[in-house]
Amino acid sequence: MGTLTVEGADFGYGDGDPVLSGVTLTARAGEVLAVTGTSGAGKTTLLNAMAGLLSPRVGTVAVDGTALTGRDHAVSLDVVLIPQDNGLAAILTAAENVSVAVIATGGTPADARRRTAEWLEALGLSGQANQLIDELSGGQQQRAALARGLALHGDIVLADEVTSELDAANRQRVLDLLRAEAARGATVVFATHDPEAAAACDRELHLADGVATWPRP
Ligand SMILES: Nc1ncnc2c1ncn2[C@@H]1O[C@H](COP(=O)(O)OP(=O)(O)OP(=O)(O)O)[C@@H](O)[C@H]1O
Repeated sequence: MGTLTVEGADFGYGDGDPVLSGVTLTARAGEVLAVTGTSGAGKTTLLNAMAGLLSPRVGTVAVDGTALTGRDHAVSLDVVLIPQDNGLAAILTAAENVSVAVIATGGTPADARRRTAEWLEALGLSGQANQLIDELSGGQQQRAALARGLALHGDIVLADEVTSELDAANRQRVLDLLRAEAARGATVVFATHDPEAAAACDRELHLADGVATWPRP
């Protein structure tokens, strides 16, 4: 369950040069895979492709052997993306953002209430539940986006730079939560330019000069 494979894939935009070429990887249930690289290396591009938002020019991106055909298909396969720009609805509260996402993916209102309280607490945001997203700090917004994504209990959890605005204690809290997601059986892919955060992951895929390599022995 939740095996994510990328095989011989090139990714790019429009007619431009490829951002990444010849990417091949397998991410499995129970592991946290770090995707590293400097700004512009292609981390978001790769995670968006894993989320079904971007099709490879050649090659495949597949979940349990089924090639992704788009974002709706990926959602139906329980692929959750926690995007770099947080993607929260600014006119809703933190709690509403989480609840709406739970209900949109088939949860009951009672599920939504329970999971919203559980995940806002896990991210240290119980006190901000009823604040509008616009009233939260950047780091609080980042944690609200994590609460929303993790509340969905994805088979595959794609976390794009989700610790970039956090202090050390909250970064560790998030790393622990990503580890717990893997422990419950999810496949976790975490894009980061933070070497310490990457070191806490099981494996690391490094993106540079348009290619992906495995820097650790
Ligand atoms: N929608 C787009 N259209 C055209 N080019 C794009 C688009 N999105 C990203 N790119 C280009 O693709 C390359 C990789 O960008 P990407 O956002 O994947 O990098 P990143 O490693 O996530 O960077 P960062 O750490 O700054 O978020 C960059 O050269 C960027 O300009």
